[in-house]
Amino acid sequence: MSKLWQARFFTTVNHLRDLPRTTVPEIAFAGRSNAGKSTAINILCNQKGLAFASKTPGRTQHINFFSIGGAHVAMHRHDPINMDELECLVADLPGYGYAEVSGDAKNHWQRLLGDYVQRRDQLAALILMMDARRPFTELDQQMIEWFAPTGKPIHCILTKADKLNRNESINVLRQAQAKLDSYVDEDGEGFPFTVQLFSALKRIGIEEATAKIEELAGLTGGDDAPTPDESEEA
Ligand SMILES: Nc1nc2c(ncn2[C@@H]2O[C@H](COP(=O)(O)OP(=O)(O)OP(=O)(O)O)[C@@H](O)[C@H]2O)c(=O)[nH]1
Ligand SMILES: [Mg+2]
Repeated sequence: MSKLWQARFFTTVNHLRDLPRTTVPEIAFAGRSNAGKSTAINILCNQKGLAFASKTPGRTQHINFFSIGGAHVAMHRHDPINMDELECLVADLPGYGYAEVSGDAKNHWQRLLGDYVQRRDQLAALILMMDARRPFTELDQQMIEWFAPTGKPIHCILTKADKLNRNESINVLRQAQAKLDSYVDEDGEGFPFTVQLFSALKRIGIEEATAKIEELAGLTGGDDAPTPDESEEA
């Protein structure tokens, strides 16, 4: 059982000033609207209705935070989170690139997302979700360019891999890694950028993504069903 399975809804944020005043590492899921961010979060956290997933693009318009740690399995889901035991936050970022979003909303998105990924110290890594059939759109590249100067890792997840055959999958993965390797800093040094294939539908890449996220979030100790001692009030 992954620690990600403990995830619980934490808070929704629509302005940077409302970001949680926590110090634990954060892992943020970014990507185009409809890329499959919310679906992937639900699968990785093994909870159907945790992140809102929808057939209507552009549904996730705020930053939704989920907490890992501080909520024992034995507790009722509405019980408060023990903040001393909070280990990590997972952020579901609003999807970008949705054509029908008005100018004002687009600007709001740009500010919220750009500022968050560039300035949030607690942000440990970005999970960049891209449809495997059309990765690295302009806005995806914008996201990479915003985040690269922080020097922190980006793990790209190529979603909906069920839409590709075996050969296409191999090629897409190879091309994506080459694209990521083409990013270099002023000294010609590469960045800690990785990539994998994923399908919620066919359950491809779930273990790989789980291991990577746990590593990036510093969630060591892995398998952690609470012992009877831990789930009782001391
Ligand atoms: N075929 C296939 N469809 C998927 C997969 N993952 C998600 N989808 C579908 O893609 C659509 C969008 O999924 P969401 O998870 O809501 O996408 P999102 O990135 O959260 O979108 P926003 O909230 O708008 O940013 C839904 O209809 C999902 O059912 C997958 O692995 N394979
Ligand atoms: Mg969503």
